[in-house]
Amino acid sequence: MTTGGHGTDGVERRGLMFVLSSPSGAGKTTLSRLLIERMPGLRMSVSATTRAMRPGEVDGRDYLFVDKPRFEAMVKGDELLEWATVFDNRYGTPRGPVEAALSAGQDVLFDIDWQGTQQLREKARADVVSVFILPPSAADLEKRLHSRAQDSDEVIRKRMSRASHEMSHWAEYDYIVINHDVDAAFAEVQSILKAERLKRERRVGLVGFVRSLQGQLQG
Ligand SMILES: Nc1nc2c(ncn2[C@@H]2O[C@H](COP(=O)(O)OP(=O)(O)O)[C@@H](O)[C@H]2O)c(=O)[nH]1
Ligand SMILES: Nc1ncnc2c1ncn2[C@@H]1O[C@H](COP(=O)(O)OP(=O)(O)O)[C@@H](O)[C@H]1O
Repeated sequence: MTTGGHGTDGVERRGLMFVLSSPSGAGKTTLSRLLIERMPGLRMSVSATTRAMRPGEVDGRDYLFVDKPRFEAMVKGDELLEWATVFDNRYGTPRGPVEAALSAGQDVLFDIDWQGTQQLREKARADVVSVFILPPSAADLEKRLHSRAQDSDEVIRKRMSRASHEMSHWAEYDYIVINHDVDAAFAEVQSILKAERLKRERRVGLVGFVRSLQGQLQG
């Protein structure tokens, strides 16, 4: 599904789809923001959602906030690459921006749940790299949900009670990062992305590059 761009070393490679998932509150939004700030060549996929906007969120930056009929129309019109129901709300990935970014040689970062990750994997296994973020403990998870101070106590209780179910999907992911400390977890996630960008299979320009090197040596 990708056509490819150039790596930092000038060798052409296919773009990759970098997925972060975790139980709510484990830190994927924090880590995603750092990745987008600090990793050139990476674009965030902005999901559509029917959930209410939280204080501080911006429409079009954090999510595309849509009503249920609009979401249904996007599903019917095949405008979503994947979609799922989470916490009684619908969430989905608009297809157009992802395909445009990959075609322009960019990598795309997804903050989506395990259901969406499964759907992406079915569509583009070779291009999907998935990371599951775990909290260091249940107490830390609860503290983080409260410290974010953006959800009611009832919503936080719901998110805590779903955490165990969400975590049961950890073994479907390529990498597992435990988010004790933001800087350390960021360094780990960044290392994964850097290494995956160098994978031989997605560096489609290597054959030509090596041939040219050999030509120079024989020259
Ligand atoms: N499948 C899917 N899941 C999504 C999408 N966007 C967000 N999610 C997931 O929906 C869940 C709830 O997200 P949100 O309401 O922002 O709360 P958060 O868990 O605190 O980030 C998280 O697990 C997100 O990863 C999407 O486009 N598709
Ligand atoms: N390693 C960490 N130590 C302490 N607090 C953290 C850590 N990582 C994230 N947080 C805080 O926890 C809260 C939930 O993080 P967030 O990134 O919104 O999680 P998610 O997107 O997975 O729901 C936020 O207030 C965030 O600042």
